[in-house]
Amino acid sequence: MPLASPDKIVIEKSPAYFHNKDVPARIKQLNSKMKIILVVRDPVIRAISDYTQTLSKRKYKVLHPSFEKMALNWSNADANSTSIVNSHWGAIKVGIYHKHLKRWLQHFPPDQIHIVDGEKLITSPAAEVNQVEKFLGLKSVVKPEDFAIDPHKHFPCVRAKGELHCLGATKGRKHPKIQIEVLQKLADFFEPHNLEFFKMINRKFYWSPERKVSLIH
Ligand SMILES: Nc1ncnc2c1ncn2[C@@H]1O[C@H](COP(=O)(O)OS(=O)(=O)O)[C@@H](OP(=O)(O)O)[C@H]1O
Repeated sequence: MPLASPDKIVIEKSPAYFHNKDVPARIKQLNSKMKIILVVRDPVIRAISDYTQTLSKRKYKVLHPSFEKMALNWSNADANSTSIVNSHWGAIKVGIYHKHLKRWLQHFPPDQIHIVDGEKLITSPAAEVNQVEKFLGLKSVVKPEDFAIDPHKHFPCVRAKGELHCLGATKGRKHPKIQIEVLQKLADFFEPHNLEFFKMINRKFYWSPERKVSLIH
């Protein structure tokens, strides 16, 4: 972590921290008062985003198995009633949020972990950022008018000094179109895990399959 003066807050982020088994203990060792911010989104969309990112880094994209093949068991990937979700695939495993959060809660008290609904961060960014300001003990300065929607990617961008700052080319990539039966299978797979997660955090996020399908297609 870089050094900072007492009136500054340093934020460090990586999606990999959440699911790496060694990280909570190491962060606690570094600073047991560390405030943790976890951004979660619908795990089905997260898996597709993860796959899209991996694919974008491959040289020979056509040789790469489809999302459907990866998400369902390899030999039986036709979304029929007997094919089951491949819960060993990293893109799926990371989305079982309660399993990872449980580990963090063994090292940090719940009030030291703030959860951001990643879906709401897209639709109502100011409201989500205002909660983060409160969690960090900062004066609330962010307003809805500080954001504008990117007309091409349909994600929020930050308005600062009259200019629009959007996230770079590697964020908001176009996702592949996924068979609706596979989306449904994944939604069914994640449902009990999401419920377990909501119970753990005593909050509920509205990640409905209908919205998911309309967002993806
Ligand atoms: N404002 C805004 N602009 C662009 N993208 C946005 C925004 N808010 C959330 N997102 C979603 O963030 C996804 C990338 O998340 P991360 O930055 O954590 O991923 S990573 O660090 O690259 O692994 C990225 O995933 P993809 O859509 O799959 O690219 C976006 O869906």
